Parts: sequence; structure tokens; C-alpha cells
Amino acid sequence: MEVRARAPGKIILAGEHAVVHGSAAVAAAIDLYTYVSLRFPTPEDNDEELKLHLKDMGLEFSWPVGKIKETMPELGGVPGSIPSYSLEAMKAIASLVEEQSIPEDNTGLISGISAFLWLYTSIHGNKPAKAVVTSELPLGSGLGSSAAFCVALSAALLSLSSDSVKLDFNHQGWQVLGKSELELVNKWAFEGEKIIHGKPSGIDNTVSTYGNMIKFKSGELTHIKTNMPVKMLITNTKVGRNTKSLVAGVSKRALKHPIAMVSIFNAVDSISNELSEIIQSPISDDLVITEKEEKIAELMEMNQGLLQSMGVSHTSIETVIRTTSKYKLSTKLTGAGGGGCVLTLLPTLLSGTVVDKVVAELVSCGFHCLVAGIGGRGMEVCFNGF
Ligand SMILES: Nc1ncnc2c1ncn2[C@@H]1O[C@H](COP(=O)(O)OP(=O)(O)OP(=O)(O)O)[C@@H](O)[C@H]1O
Ligand SMILES: C[C@@](O)(CCO)CC(=O)[O-]
Ligand SMILES: [Mg+2]
Repeated sequence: MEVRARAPGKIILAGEHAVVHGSAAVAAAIDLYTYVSLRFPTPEDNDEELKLHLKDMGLEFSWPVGKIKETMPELGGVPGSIPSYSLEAMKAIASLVEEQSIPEDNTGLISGISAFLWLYTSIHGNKPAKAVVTSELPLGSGLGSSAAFCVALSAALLSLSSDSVKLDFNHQGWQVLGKSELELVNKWAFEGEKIIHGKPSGIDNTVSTYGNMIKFKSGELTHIKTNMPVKMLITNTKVGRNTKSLVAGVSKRALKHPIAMVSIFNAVDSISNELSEIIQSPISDDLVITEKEEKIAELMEMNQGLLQSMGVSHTSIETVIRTTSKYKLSTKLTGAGGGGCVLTLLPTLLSGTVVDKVVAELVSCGFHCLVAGIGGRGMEVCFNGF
């Protein structure tokens, strides 16, 4: 039996970082996906290994199941109940990861491989299997690659665990899971995100699981219904960074300057609430759209200013802001910042020629630009046709 799961990346329209400290944030799924296929070997295969193939990078890792059992004698294997990780389990996983040869310029993958091992062994114990991962998302760039990885992986793992997820095996093509299954996948993915992010808010795995556009505050999800077309140019500065250390940096600043930082987080909360109201309110004509876009653009600029105060902007992000402001366009970072991707609002009435000029100028600075579909599908699984 083989299953394939896919989960989308995301953009955060407002509220990143502050959401870790209890403020509201607004996020939307994008139509770029991470795919995980999972297969248990048949007895004829005579395969006694757990394998992880990161296809895009041409990397393969494998662990003899005997070695996993020896290193982690207290294995879980109960899909319905999520174990809290013990220091011993994390140490055991670290030793299993250490014995793999991970290329020096790919050490960022250590946290992803650790999340894989933790999720796999917690759900399936020490059963042999092969997982193959591919992704359309740039890794470590603010588009939620870690969450898409954890959601797709959890969905694939739970789909092949006999009783935790109800599926229609005869369904042709991609299928959306039921409400309780989505909740379970989201919970497991959040645990994976903890391994990668340290202290995630849960917004990335939640929007990747459910898709569309959401408001998220203190673990609570509100679905945003909108008929407003929101078009963003995504610019990847290609400056590498990692979410865990950026989140830790903001927490450090919050400890150092608690009163000032609480004011910043409160301001972000108001921005996210206003933004979600604007997006949800009905549209009667083009004039209304233009007014709304102007407000959204201002809120994005205000949010970017506050993110800069939190210490998560970067000179490359400032370069994109300067470049796009020449064309009167508003830009903010998305995700954890420190480099990575930034969003520029593309108003509905903006001419294609202007977009082409901005893109050409950004590309000449060495950045990569893309326009992704916003607010699309969440996590789905497939048993055939792949
Ligand atoms: N397809 C993948 N295969 C293996 N590991 C992955 C994959 N996608 C993400 N990861 C893991 O997640 C890490 C990147 O996570 P990180 O949270 O730093 O960035 P991001 O999720 O892309 O951005 P953000 O959290 O700001 O949205 C990678 O270094 C790797 O460990
Ligand atoms: C920076 C952050 O707010 C968003 C990363 O996409 C972290 C989180 O919420 O987990
Ligand atoms: Mg991440």
C-alpha cells in the first residue's frame, strides 16, 4: 500500500512573530506544495530499513529498523495519542541523525530529518518503510516549507495507520480528509514544527492543513471568507535564515524590553484584526476595491515597521522595499524574515507593464520573483493516479 500526501506553503499577510506572543495574524495558503509518498515494503521486498529520500536534493537516508529499536526502546506507535517528547527520545533521534552523512551545506536539514524520525517512530514504531519527499517550495525562505513538510508527512503517516484516519480508498485523485482527521493531522504536524521551530505558534501548520485564508490567535483558528482578489508579488531575496533562531531572537528582545515589546505586539494585533475585516467586508465596485487595497498597503507598511522594530528585517528586505516604493508599491516581509521572502501588494488596476518593470529591477538585484495563487487548497491525500 502506498499513499501520497501534499500540503501547501503559505504567506503571512500580517502578524508573524507577534502571533507567537499571542497577537492575531492573517495567513493564506499558496499553490506551491510539498509532497510526501509513503510505502511499506511487501514481505517479498525483504527490506528491513526505514528510508527517507529527499528527491530534490538527491539525498537518501536509511536506518536499519533493528538499530531504531535498539536506540529507541520506548517507541510509541499510537497514532491517536501524541506523546510529549522526552529528553531521551530527542537524544536518541539526534544520535540516529548524526550517523547519517549530511552534506555540510545542508546542515539545516538536520531539524527536518529529526522531525521525520520523531513523527515516523511515534506513529509507526520501528516498521520498515520508504518515504519520498519533493517540494515546490524554497526551503527556509518564509513560505512555510517546514510546516508543509510536517503536514504532508503527518497526513501520509496517519493515512497508513490502520484506524486513525478514515479514507475512501476508491476515490480517484486527491481527496480532502474529514474534520476530525484534519484536526489530528494538524496536531501531529504541530509537534513536528516544534522540533524545527522551537516555539511555533501553530499558524503555519494550521493554514497548510486547512488551506484558504485564516486568522489565527492563541491557537484559535478563524476561517476568513472573502471575495476580494488579493494579488501579491513574492520576492525571494535568497538570503538564507532559519525560523528557530529568528523566533528566539524576538523572544530575547521581549524579555529585555517587555513593556515596549508588548506595545508592539498589541499594535500588530490591531493591524491583523483590521486587515482581516477589510478582506472580509463585501465589495460593491472597483472603487471599493481600490480603497481597500490602499488600506491593506498601509497596514502592510505599518506591520513591516513593527517587524523591523522586532529585529527581524534585513538589508536585502530593505532593498526590495526601496525598489518597490519607487513604483508606489507596498512591501513587507513574510514568515520569519531575516532574509527569505517578501510580499508586495499588486493592486487590481496596476498595469502589467509596471509589474514587468518592478520584476526586472528586482531580478537585476539578484532576487527571484514569483506570483503564486493565494487562498487555495489545504492538505490532501491520494491513493492512485500518481
Ligand atoms: N521538503 C523538505 N524536506 C526536508 N526538510 C524540510 C523540507 N522542507 C522544510 N524542511 C525542514 O525545514 C527547515 C526550514 O524551516 P524554517 O521554518 O526555517 O523555514 P520555512 O518554514 O521555509 O520558513 P517560515 O517558517 O518562515 O515560513 C529546513 O531547513 C528543513 O530542516
Ligand atoms: C515567525 C512565525 O510567526 C511565522 C513563521 O512563518 C513563527 C510562528 O508563528 O511559528
Ligand atoms: Mg517554518
